[in-house]
Amino acid sequence: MGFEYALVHLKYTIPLGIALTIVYRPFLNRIDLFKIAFLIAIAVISTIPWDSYLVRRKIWTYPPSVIIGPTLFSIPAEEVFFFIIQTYNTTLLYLLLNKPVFQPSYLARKSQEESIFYRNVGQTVLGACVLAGGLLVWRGNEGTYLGLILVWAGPFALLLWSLSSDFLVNLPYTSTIAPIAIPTFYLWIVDTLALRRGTWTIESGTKLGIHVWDGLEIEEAVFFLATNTLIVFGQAAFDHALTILLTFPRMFPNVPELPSPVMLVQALLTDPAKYDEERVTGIREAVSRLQKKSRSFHLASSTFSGRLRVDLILLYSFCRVADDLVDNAPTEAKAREWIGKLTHYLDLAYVSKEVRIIQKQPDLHSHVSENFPESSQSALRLLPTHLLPFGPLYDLLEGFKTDLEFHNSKFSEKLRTFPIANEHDLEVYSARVAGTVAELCLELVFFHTYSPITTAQREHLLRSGSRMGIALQYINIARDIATDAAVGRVYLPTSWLKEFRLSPQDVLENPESNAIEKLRGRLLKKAFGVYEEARFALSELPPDARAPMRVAVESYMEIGRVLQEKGYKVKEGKATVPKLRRLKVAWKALNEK
Ligand SMILES: CC(C)=CCC/C(C)=C/CC/C(C)=C/CC/C(C)=C/[C@@H]1[C@@H](COP(=O)(O)OP(=O)(O)O)[C@]1(C)CC/C=C(\C)CC/C=C(\C)CCC=C(C)C
Repeated sequence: MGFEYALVHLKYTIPLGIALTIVYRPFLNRIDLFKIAFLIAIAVISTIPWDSYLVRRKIWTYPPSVIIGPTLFSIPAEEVFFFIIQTYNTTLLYLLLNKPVFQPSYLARKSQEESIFYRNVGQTVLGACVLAGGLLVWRGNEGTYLGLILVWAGPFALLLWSLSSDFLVNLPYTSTIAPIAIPTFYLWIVDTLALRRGTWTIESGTKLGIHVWDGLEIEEAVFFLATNTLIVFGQAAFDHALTILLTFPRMFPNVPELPSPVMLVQALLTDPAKYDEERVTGIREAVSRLQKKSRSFHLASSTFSGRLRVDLILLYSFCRVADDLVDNAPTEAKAREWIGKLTHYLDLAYVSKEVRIIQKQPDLHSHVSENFPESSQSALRLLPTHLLPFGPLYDLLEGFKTDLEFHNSKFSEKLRTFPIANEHDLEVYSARVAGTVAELCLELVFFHTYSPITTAQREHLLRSGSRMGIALQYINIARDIATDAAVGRVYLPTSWLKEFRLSPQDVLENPESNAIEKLRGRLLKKAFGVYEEARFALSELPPDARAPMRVAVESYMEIGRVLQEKGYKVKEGKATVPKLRRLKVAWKALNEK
């Protein structure tokens, strides 16, 4: 009896597992636990017969002085634990690296030929490995161990590749190659140390005697590469199935929080020709819009999961497109035309099919195709209107109308009107453009959560959420004083300006004066006041959305904290909050109770 093998775990695998758990813990949800447990179960069940055979045939051996003693089918307990901890560590690394990746965008199919090409190449390579493995085992002697690795791992890899090659090829390397390569290299080093010390021994006669480097047998190198590949392929196939289930609500209307293996297999076997390609492309466009336009919400979106994440991104995309259409219109008349078209879009989206037919109205699809630029069509088509109340959407458009009240005419400076006359106007405007957005986000949370929620709780959350939206909008206005002034807009209340003997016109001419800095400070103070009043409601949100919502709110409020720092100057086009600080804020928000 000895503790040498156990010490390998204590030194190299368990600390790594603990470190990965600490880093991933704030993101860990029930579906992740399900995935980890599912994979560990498969890894243990599939490895035991094979490993047991290897030990009994004495292809590898353990001196009795290095193991504690208990065995399972002749496999030392430490070795069984190895299957578990390796699967756990590689899986957590995979999950961590995949957290920023929005998997529905990787469902898009390559062309049929390309897709078949990749699948065939993979199948040929893996098929050849299995055949070569079989041949080596059949010949016996030196090639036996390598052959046994190939005939055991090859068929599993072949099956997973055949089911998910499209997805595996589409995913970025950081999601596939990195979680295979990093643990493989690490385990090569651990293995080298263990073999040198004699913790385990590969017996001669059944190995090739080729070394990757001094102390690392080729068979061991292939073994760790193969097992990590299987773990990552297994995870990716699981995610592939889950992504299909979550991306296509029409095909899979009801997906339980923990889908059954049968449902997962059913998803994997769905013919890709049946995928709603328009939806996948639209989702891709929405993600790229979010990535380009909002650093804070892009970071926050990666902390959400499942269909809620998809729908929030689609909601963002709609809000951004609508706002941009109005904001970027060359004339006020054109902007009003966009608001008219958007209003008609909502009318059509919410009118019943029967009324639309009786009134001979066009369907939503044709209205969008005929009236909106190509680049914005998917955002309009994919807005999940069936999950959203119409009130806040119409109110949002009302808010956009306020923006049009800032006349841009160069000829009538004296006659120019500024719609934000006092604090009340500012609050109403912010409630319309941001309070509404918060309500819409919350409606999605209520729809997607698996936790029960009462009507009273909903109403309380909606009220607080709307206040929080207002706080965020104040931050937005405080940050953008100069940018807004450049396009003729002043959201600082005229009544506040008067206290400094200023008019909105003065802000347009000099948006960076000391007086404006003071008013910026005042607005930020107001924003934090509203935030303080609403933030307690965050801990009353359903558990699955609580931490991610906090990330969304805190990432945005951090802009306000940066602006409050002495001497900070807003620079156009530059992130207000540096990336590392943003990550720290998100991390803190995720860990808050
Ligand atoms: C995680 C995720 C993908 C969230 C999506 C949030 C979303 C749908 C945002 C829509 C943003 C948008 C384009 C709205 C149009 C009107 C507008 C311009 C509003 C301002 C947003 C700023 O967005 P922008 O893209 O300009 O961002 P940058 O400054 O460029 O980074 C607003 C400031 C409003 C944003 C308001 C919210 C997202 C509501 C937040 C409140 C909650 C989520 C509720 C919290 C719940 C409780 C109970 C307190």
